[in-house]
This record gives sequence, C-alpha cells and structure tokens, in this order.
Amino acid sequence: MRPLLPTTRPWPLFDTAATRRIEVAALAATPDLMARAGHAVAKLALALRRGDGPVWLACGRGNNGGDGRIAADVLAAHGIPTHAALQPPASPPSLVVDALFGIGLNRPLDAASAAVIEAMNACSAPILAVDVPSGLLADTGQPAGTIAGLAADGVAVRATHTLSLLTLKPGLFTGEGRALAGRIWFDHLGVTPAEAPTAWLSAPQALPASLASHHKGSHGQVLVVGGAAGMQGAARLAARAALHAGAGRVYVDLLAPNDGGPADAGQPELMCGSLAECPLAVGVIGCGGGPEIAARLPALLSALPRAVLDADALNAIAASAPLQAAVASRAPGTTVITPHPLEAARLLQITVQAVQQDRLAAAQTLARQLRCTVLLKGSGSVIASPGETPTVISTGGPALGTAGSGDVLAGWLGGWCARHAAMPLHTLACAAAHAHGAAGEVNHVLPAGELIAPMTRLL
Ligand SMILES: NC(=O)C1=CN([C@@H]2O[C@H](COP(=O)(O)OP(=O)(O)OC[C@H]3O[C@@H](n4cnc5c(N)ncnc54)[C@H](OP(=O)(O)O)[C@@H]3O)[C@@H](O)[C@H]2O)[C@@H](O)CC1
Ligand SMILES: Nc1ncnc2c1ncn2[C@@H]1O[C@H](COP(=O)(O)OP(=O)(O)O)[C@@H](O)[C@H]1O
Repeated sequence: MRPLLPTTRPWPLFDTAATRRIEVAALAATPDLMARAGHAVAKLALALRRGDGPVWLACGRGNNGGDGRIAADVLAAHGIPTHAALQPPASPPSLVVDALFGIGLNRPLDAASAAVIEAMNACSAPILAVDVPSGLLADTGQPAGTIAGLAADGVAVRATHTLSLLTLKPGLFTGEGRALAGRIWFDHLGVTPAEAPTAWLSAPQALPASLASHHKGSHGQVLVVGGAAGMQGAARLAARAALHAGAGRVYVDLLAPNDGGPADAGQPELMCGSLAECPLAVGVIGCGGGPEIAARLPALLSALPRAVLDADALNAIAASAPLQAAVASRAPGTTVITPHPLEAARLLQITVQAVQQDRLAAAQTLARQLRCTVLLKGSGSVIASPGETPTVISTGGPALGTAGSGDVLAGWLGGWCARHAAMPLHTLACAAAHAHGAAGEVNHVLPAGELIAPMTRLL
C-alpha cells in the first residue's frame, strides 16, 4: 500500500449515497467486505505503530466500528497488545485507530462522542482514521458540528493517516478534510465501482507541445485588464504569469494612469494594449481592478472570445444583475470565473460559511447560474462546469495563502487558454489549478511572484 498523494492519475471520488450503492452491489459478490476492511486497517496499523504500547481502537456502534473490531482481532492474533474501548488505555498507546464514525455520521456530535474524539486528539501517538476522520462529513469536508449547547464546535479527529475504504470520499480532499485527514491511503477492497463518480480528484495533465512551425501568432494573445490605483501589481503578476504560461503576446490595460510608461518595467516582454487593439485576446479581467472594473465589463464581456474573470470583476458581477446576465449569455465554454470563498458567497448571495459547508455544491450551483466554468479556490479547489463531473484539486497548501497568488493563477490560466485555444476551459482550469497547487507545496514563505518559476518547471 502506498499513500495516495501525490498522484499521477486522476481518481474517482464517490459521495456517501454512491458509496452505499456500490457497497450494496458489491456485497452480493463479496460478502466479506468488512473482513477485508478490518484486515486492511490492521495491516496499515502494524506499519504505523510507534513503540510497544497498546493500539487503542475507539470503535463506534456502526460498521466503521465493525472494521475497527475486526482490526483489533487481527492485531491481537499478531501478538500486538490492543485496547478496543471508547476510553483511552491506561498506558500511552503506540497508535490510535479512530473507528468511531465513518460515512454514517449523520448529525451533530453529542457530548459523549465529542469527548472520545477529544481524548483521541489528546494522545501523542499517531492516529489512523478508518475511512473518514470521526466528526468530519465525508461528502463535504466540513465537521458535522456538535449539538447545541456544547462548547467545542467543529470537533473532529485530527488524523495523521486516513485509510479510505471501498471508495475515496470527496470530503477528504476539500475544505477542512484536507487538514483533518492527514496522509491518505486507499484500499478498494477488490471492488470496481460500476457507477459514475461524484467528482474527480485531479492529477497532473500534459498539455500538447508546440509544433516546430508554431510562432507567436499560434500561441495566442492575452489581455489583462485590471490594476487600479495602488493595485497595479495584481495585474502585472497576472500578466507575467500569462507570459510564462506560454501566451504568444500579453497586453496589459492598467486602470490606473500609466502616463505612457511601460506595462511592467521588470518584464519588458509585456505590452500596453486595450480591447480596441486586441479584441480577439483571452481576457484576464479584474485582478486589482477596484470598483473601476465594473464600467469596463459590458464591453469586455460582449467582445472577448474567452475570458477569465477574477477578483473585483467578480465583486462587480455579484452586485449587478445585468452583468450576471451578460456572463450567463456568453457562448457556452468561453468563460471561467475564479472566486475565492468570499467572492463565491457574494455571487451566490449566501454566507462564506454556507459556501464552505459544501464547496462542491457551491461551485456547481454557480456554474449552473452563470453558465460558465467555476474555479472555487481554497484548500481543495473545486472546478465545476455545466454538464461536467466536477474536479477537486489534489495539490496546494498554505504557502499559497499570500496576496497575489490568485492573480498568478488567473493569469496562468489565461495564458494556457491563449496557447491551447482548442482545449476545453474545464480541462485547462483543472490543469492550471493543479500546477499552481503543486508549485505551492513548499514549507517556506512563497511570495506570489515566486510561484511562476516553479510552475514553469512543472510544464
Ligand atoms: N458494510 C460493509 O461491508 C463495509 C462497511 N464499511 C465501513 O462502514 C462504515 C459505514 O458504516 P455505517 O453505515 O454503519 O456508519 P458508521 O459511520 O459506522 O456510523 C453509523 C452509526 O453512528 C451513529 N451516528 C451517526 N451520527 C452520530 C452522531 N452524531 N452521534 C452519535 N451517533 C451517531 C448512527 O446512529 P443512528 O443514525 O443509527 O441512530 C449509527 O449507529 C464506513 O465508513 C466503513 O468504515 C467499509 O469498510 C466497506 C465495507
Ligand atoms: N491552504 C491552502 N491550500 C491550498 N490552496 C490554497 C491554500 N490557501 C490559499 N490557497 C490558494 O491560493 C490562492 C489564493 O487566491 P486569492 O485568495 O484569490 O488571493 P489573491 O486575491 O491575493 O491573489 C488560491 O488559488 C487558493 O486556492
């Protein structure tokens, strides 16, 4: 068994309802599924155990607990001291196996369950979660919360490892799930699902290489419109990213007065331009745009063949029904919006908490409403397009949490849309978000401009 990430292939993700259907179908042919699950847990537990203490298996009353109890028997048969109970053992455990709740968690936690979870988190031993960290909702990647009146809300097991069984669940890869699941392992228990996945987990995507005869005209144009007073840096970061992603020509239309100065003194390849000069460019619109971008949007949305809408363009669209109609009436497959959760909340007119409660649903709703591709950013970015199975991005980390990293993503995506004009926006958005996340998986501070070089190396 190997950890699932980083992955070189996309993985199908199945929500709870789909997993239950798969389980029912599989049980007819494979009645010993739970035994397989328990043995898989025991095998990984043996590898993860640290020291000679007992393995503490906290087993709930459902099938997740059943997996844990079988694992306890297997470990005991191997001579490993085990403690299968809801209270911690008397001596420090060598490993905690969290088998309290899996996909059956269906309501906020009561005080007794929350206490068991807190006791597991208080152990210094590694924690192996069976299927899903207890307290985490498998479909959404959000904690189920606790019943009213309990002080600790959002309590969930902070696993060092999670062994996902039968299927991979979306909630392990987005929202809080990425932080709570630790290193993810997968055992399909010998079952190949027959049904379509709920979502895909992203992998690196090779894009077509240029032909020897290609020239700058073949590589397309990008027009970056943004950079109001004090925020020109955002537009320049996007433009630099578009250039390094391989666009043949990149123009910048700064909204702040530039007095005939260069588009970007530090990047002489970038040119000043406007919609009038490059009406066939891919637009990257809104980075550092301020409120001024609103007045530009009607012309840009009606003219540009492909557009990436970010930041203040999204705030302007959220505040204007005519602009929403203008986005929705663009030709299918020509528009990507790249909201972070707050921008998505404004567009959906809900709270940011409601967006985060179900990121897949939020992205799909926005895609339907605005009839465009949505790249909902954040930990486990989600890409949704009308008629497409959504994708959850498997890369990324907190080093990306710095001003300007979203501008780099928007610009990079614009650059790829220009260079790979024949490719669907959904595919390009997944590929760009995956590459951006991979470049951001570092353990040091990463100013946004410094993301561009590693993204280039990943090409
Ligand atoms: N069957 C098989 O062959 C296979 C099964 N597999 C394994 O089964 C797992 C799914 O098992 P599951 O459906 O029994 O659900 P599970 O997560 O154990 O919890 C259900 C229990 O929790 C309770 N409960 C829920 N919320 C609660 C709360 N807030 N506070 C308190 N209680 C709460 C709920 O109560 P009830 O709603 O019935 O009142 C019920 O008693 C899956 O994740 C995987 O590990 C796989 O290995 C594949 C093979
Ligand atoms: N913890 C994290 N894990 C994965 N990706 C992250 C994380 N924090 C931030 N990001 C990514 O960083 C980028 C931030 O974009 P955004 O919020 O628009 O910033 P800005 O507007 O300052 O450029 C997004 O691509 C987001 O997905």
